[in-house]
Amino acid sequence: MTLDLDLADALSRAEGDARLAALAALAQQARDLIDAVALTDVPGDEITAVAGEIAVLSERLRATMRDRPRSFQLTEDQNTLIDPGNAVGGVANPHALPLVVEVTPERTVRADVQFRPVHAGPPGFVHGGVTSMVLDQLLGEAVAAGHFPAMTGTLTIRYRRPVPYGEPLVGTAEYTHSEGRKSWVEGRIALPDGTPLVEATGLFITPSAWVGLTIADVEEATAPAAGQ
Ligand SMILES: CCCCC/C=C\C/C=C\C/C=C\C/C=C\CCCC(=O)SCCNC(=O)CCNC(=O)[C@H](O)C(C)(C)COP(=O)(O)OP(=O)(O)OC[C@H]1O[C@@H](n2cnc3c(N)ncnc32)[C@H](O)[C@@H]1OP(=O)(O)O
Repeated sequence: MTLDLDLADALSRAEGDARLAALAALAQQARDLIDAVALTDVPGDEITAVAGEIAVLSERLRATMRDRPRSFQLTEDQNTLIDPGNAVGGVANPHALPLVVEVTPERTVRADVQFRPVHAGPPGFVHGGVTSMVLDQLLGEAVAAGHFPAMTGTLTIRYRRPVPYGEPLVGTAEYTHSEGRKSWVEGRIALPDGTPLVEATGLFITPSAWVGLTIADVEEATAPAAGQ
């Protein structure tokens, strides 16, 4: 099985666990900052002073930059494929919630989800684009867990009830079936008692170059050669 060149490149530049932990801590500080910016009510001169300090910190981080965002990489023990730069789930991406997605023994996926005021849409509730973004990710992971990795072709969302922020919710998704390179998946964001708030169905398409590619193939292709 040949690997997509971008993926092979990203894996070859994988970061060690300690550096990844530092990046995750930085990303969490950035999320805390975003939340504070969204809700702050400090006086105007304090806002201006803080903006100046943030500009200095951004400049320090820009001292050495990548030419593209982080992508898939294997953990140092080579056992787990993670996506630290993912916009929805990536621990090293401050844009991500983040989302810790577990694969169940039945090859479905599950994640605890808690939205924040920064995700606001209609007054007091979460933006529908944000919940659909989370469902796109969960459905994508469910396809990968139950079948082959695939890209979203069509995503259909049914908003059943407004979604609160600041409350523990549960996201789940499961692969249902495939026809050739097309795979169907379903998912939902629900209250802890199972009451669905947002439901999604997706038709995901495995690009020809990815057919048959699984996480095991990625691990095999990136494992050190014997004797190394
Ligand atoms: C680099 C390797 C990576 C491998 C990684 C390994 C492991 C990864 C592990 C885990 C991954 C975990 C999670 C994934 C993470 C997140 C999920 C994020 C999901 C996204 O956020 S992803 C971004 C949004 N997504 C796009 O950016 C897609 C842009 N688009 C395209 O890249 C192409 O458009 C594509 C590939 C979709 C199809 O291209 P194509 O050339 O393969 O398709 P083709 O024309 O051959 O059609 C074949 C049959 O599909 C039907 N068909 C085609 N398109 C359709 C559509 N849109 N809706 C319904 N049906 C459609 C045709 O009607 C025909 O049907 P029929 O056979 O019946 O005639």
